[in-house]
Parts: sequence; structure tokens; C-alpha cells
Amino acid sequence: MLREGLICAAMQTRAFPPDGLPFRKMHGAGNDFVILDSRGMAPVCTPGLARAVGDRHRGVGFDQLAEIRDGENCDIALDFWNSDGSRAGACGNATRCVAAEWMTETGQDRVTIRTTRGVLRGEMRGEAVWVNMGPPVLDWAQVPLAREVDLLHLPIAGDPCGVGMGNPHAVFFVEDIDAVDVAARGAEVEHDPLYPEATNVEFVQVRSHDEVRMRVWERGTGITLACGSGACAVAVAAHRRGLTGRHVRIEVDGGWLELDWRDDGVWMTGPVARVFEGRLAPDFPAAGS
Ligand SMILES: N[C@H](CCC[C@H](N)C(=O)O)C(=O)O
Repeated sequence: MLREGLICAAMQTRAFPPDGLPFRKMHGAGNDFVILDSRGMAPVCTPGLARAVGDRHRGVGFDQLAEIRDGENCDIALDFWNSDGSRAGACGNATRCVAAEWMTETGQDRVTIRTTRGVLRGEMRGEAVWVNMGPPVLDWAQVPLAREVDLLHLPIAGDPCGVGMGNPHAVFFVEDIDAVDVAARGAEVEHDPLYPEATNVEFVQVRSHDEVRMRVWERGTGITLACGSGACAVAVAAHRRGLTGRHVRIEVDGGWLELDWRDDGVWMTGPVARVFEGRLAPDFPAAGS
């Protein structure tokens, strides 16, 4: 036991460099991220580290943590973590943030990013960085979403739709989005047994053929001000239901996102901002856990 304790203590002190672990804090339309850069070294993030850094009182706080890694046959790779320590297969807003940073750093106007769902492409068009979040998966949730509608206790404005964007999304169209108790209904739907891996939940009010408003409950995180992959799912679902065209502006609680569902995938742009840079203390509680 003593030996195990010593090994454990050694791991805890050797995980971070002596001057701390550098990170960047960014957000995209209010969806906020801690970005770690592990290029040229072994990945550092673990469920424990994600939870500790994600703690808004004792850590840094984030909706997702994105870890940049060396890309195989592409420019970079990205891993995503939620603040509860779970992994996310996709994160559109963090992908936009990292794509924008990479373009600024390299002076290039195109980037390829490997994620668990495949290689995503980003490109600069004028001042805006667009990313292609890939094609939607439309058969991931052939489930009776009508049961979920009952959970909402609200008038709906179109059949709900399940859309996979490398992660699951359940999209509900409602007449009055301000009447939705996003926290209560979102948590309920997230863990409905219909979704063995749980789901992200989007509520949408359609304003016109090219504009909708969305509010989101993210799996593993809760309410966020924006969700990029969720916005992609909403654009796809709204078009499939005949409610919008393929190009749509989506108002989220943190601003606006612009979506364009093309033959090669769902493209997205919107605001990104770098907030600050810092270093996790070498003895940060979760170092090495
Ligand atoms: N905020 C992210 C999505 C995180 C999804 C995550 N909560 C999951 O478990 O799938 C985005 O911009 O796409």
C-alpha cells in the first residue's frame, strides 16, 4: 500500500511541468472552453482533470475542454471533454475557436482537424472562419420521439427530430421558446432511456424561412449559451421538417451562428474570442489523476 501511495504521489507531481500547464480560455458565442495544447507530447487530459479544471469555483470553468494533439495526415487533432468528465465526440464552437487560432498562428487560411468523427475542414472566407462539421447522421435515433414531446407539456410546432453530428442531438420545435423550462425538460430528455448514451437537447422557435432561435441543454454540461454541433443539428432538422432553407441564422443565448447545409456537410461560422491565457499550478489537485 505504501509503495502504491508513493507511486501515486510521484505521478501527481510529475504530470505537469514545474512552471505549470499552459492553457487558453476562449469562447464562441458564449460557449466557453479551456484549450490545452499537447502537440509533441502525450495527451494530459483525464476525466478527473476535466472535472477539476471545469469546476467554476475551484478550477477555471468551461463548457468543454478541447485538447489539441498532433494530427495524423492533417494539421491537428482535437479531443473534447465535458465538465462532468465525459467525452464529447464533437464540439463545433471549440472547433471554430481552435481553427481561428491555428489560422492566426500559421497565417494560413485553411486547416484540417482530426476528431473522433473524422477529419473536419476549416477555411477563412473574408473575415469569417467557417468549419465543415461533416454530414449529419439521420438514422442514429429512429426512436418514438412523440413520447418525448409528452415530456415537454408544451404546444409543439413540428415533429421533433434526432440528428447525429458526431454526437447525439434531440431537436424540439416549439411555438414559444420562452415558455420552455430548459433546465427541467433538458435534464429529463438528456437521460431518457431512449438514449443509451444520453443526448444533447435543443429547443427551437422558427421565426422565418432563414432565421430561428434556439436554446440548448448540453449532455454532460447543462445549459450553455450556444452549442455549435447543436446548431448544425437544428439547421438540418428544421430543413428536413420543411421549416427553413438550407442556409439559416440561429440566435442562441450568447449571440448568433450562421449555418449552411451543403452536399459535403454542415458548415458553420460565428464569433470567436480569446479571453485569457494561464497556467494550471503544478500541484493543481487533479494533476496526474
Ligand atoms: N458545445 C459543443 C457541443 C458539446 C456537446 C457535448 N455536450 C456532448 O456531450 O455531446 C458544440 O459547440 O458543439
